[in-house]
Amino acid sequence: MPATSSPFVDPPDLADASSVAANAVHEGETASQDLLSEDEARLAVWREEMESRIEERATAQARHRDQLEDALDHLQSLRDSAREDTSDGTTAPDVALPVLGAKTEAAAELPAPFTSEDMVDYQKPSLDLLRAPADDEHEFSSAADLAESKRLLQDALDSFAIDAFVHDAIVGPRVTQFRVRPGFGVRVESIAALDKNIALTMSANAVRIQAPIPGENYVGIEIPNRNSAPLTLRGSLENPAWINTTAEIPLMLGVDIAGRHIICDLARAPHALIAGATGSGKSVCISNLILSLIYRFRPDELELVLIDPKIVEFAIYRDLPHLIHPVVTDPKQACQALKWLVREMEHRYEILAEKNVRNLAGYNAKAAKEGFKPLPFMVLVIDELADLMITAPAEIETSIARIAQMSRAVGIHTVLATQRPSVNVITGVIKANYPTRMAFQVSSQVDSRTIIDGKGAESLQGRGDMLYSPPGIGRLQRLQAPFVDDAEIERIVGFLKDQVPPRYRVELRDEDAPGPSESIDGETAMVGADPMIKEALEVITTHGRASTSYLQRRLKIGYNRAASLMEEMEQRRYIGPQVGSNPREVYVQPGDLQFD
Ligand SMILES: Nc1ncnc2c1ncn2[C@@H]1O[C@H](COP(=O)(O)OP(=O)(O)OP(=O)(O)O)[C@@H](O)[C@H]1O
Repeated sequence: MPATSSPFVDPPDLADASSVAANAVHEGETASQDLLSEDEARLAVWREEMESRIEERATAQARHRDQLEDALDHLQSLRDSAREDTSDGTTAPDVALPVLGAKTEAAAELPAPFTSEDMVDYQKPSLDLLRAPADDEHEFSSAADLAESKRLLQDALDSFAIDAFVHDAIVGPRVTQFRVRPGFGVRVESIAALDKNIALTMSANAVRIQAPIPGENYVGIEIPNRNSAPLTLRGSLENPAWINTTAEIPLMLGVDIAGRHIICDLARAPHALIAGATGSGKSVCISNLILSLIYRFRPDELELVLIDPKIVEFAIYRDLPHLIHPVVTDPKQACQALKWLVREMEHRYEILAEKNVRNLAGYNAKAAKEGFKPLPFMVLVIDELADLMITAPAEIETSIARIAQMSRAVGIHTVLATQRPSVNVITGVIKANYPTRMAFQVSSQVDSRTIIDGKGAESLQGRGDMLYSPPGIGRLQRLQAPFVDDAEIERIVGFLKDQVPPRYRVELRDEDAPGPSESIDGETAMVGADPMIKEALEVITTHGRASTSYLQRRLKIGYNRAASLMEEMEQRRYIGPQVGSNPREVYVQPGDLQFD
């Protein structure tokens, strides 16, 4: 009888099947166990990384606490010695506390800061000392020019088969913004990509495209005006926006595309970074800022420290009564001046604490009520940070970062300018502490990104055309800075100098001078470093990623070595600090470092 296939499975086959099933279950379990152990291993690595980060943070905190305690001890000893002097019947300073940083014997020789009594006859400069604006200062473009530009722009869009309509135009001091409405289904990126072609059609040297204009359903195409005359500072200072401003420390920045005067409140800002290529208008902008301050504040209300390694930029201000030290031109002295400022800041914290107030405004309000001497606020301006960073990068960076992190409450503000916006000058630490940025024309998109974290500054027109990034808003404003010439500045400084000469009360200390110069480029930067740092840098610059586990994998090294390489690269400012769970920023790019 032929064997017929039975629908039932024989008992031995059943056994096989169950063993196959059991094997499958077993394999499944093994696979999931493998996955589990992989996960556990990964978790262990993360945990280890986390613990080391916590440890790093604790060490940093301990270091900062030590520094603070040292400063407080130092203060206490100064106060004790001042008290001893007084009880001996020797010199008792007029001011409540000696200026920190001045040696006790030398303090007697240093002049006391201005008081309101010294200022009884002081007159603030008159606006007549500035050049008067022309009647047509705010007529930026003729109707005929505007119609012609609009037609050319529409033709350009049509010739690239972009369905978009030039809706209207806002004429600003240097550029006109054409608002373009894209047709249905047109991608804004296709319009943004046309910047060079539009520049060619419009015979413009550069065109900036905002696609879209934030908060609007238009694309903004900014085209330079054919003719433009400089704006006067006097025109801006006579504007109601300036006269009625409620800003505590107002600075006149310029006029935006819509013709509004834009004022930055340094009390809120509280530190500003200015960058742009040579000749783009940084120094003129700084002059506008300094003049804004001296038009508002008397020397007993505002103290200035000016650092100018280029030597010629601030020479014109040398007799200004608001200066508390002659203009600093030597980079080594600049380092000493910055350290003095750090001590002054700590000193101010002390005197604020004595009066139980939290900031300068509170202190001065109490001073007015209780009749003690108010404190002036202080502004430090550095024109050409790059020259200082070449001399003593670590010391300059540390002082600047320290001041920027802590000085707002005590009324100390800083303005830094550079024509070299590279990562070695505007380091991650400096950038993180300077949220207010002003970008003038730069030569490349990379430079633009270093300053304002995006492109745009490479398309500016120069001569005071700038992008302003106010703190916390994250939206750039295109402004034209007013122009002020040397003759105007000389007239103002001369007028003030004839009333009161400056009182230099800053004493620089020899021990604050920087050590032997260090370089942050190339081979010298690697002295004493882990020999693998070059490979590590190559890996992070090529891939734009920096994490301990990534280095471990790419370089096939252990966790500890990878973690210490990361630490080293952070200290040398090649990568940013770890902030939460975000990836670290990589500040160097391929080609930034030259190795033999
Ligand atoms: N706001 C402005 N309006 C009109 N022209 C300006 C303005 N700002 C600057 N300029 C013109 O540009 C020239 C250079 O400006 P400025 O000296 O401020 O440049 P800079 O960026 O400081 O250059 P550097 O870094 O070389 O010192 C000025 O002499 C002036 O002719």
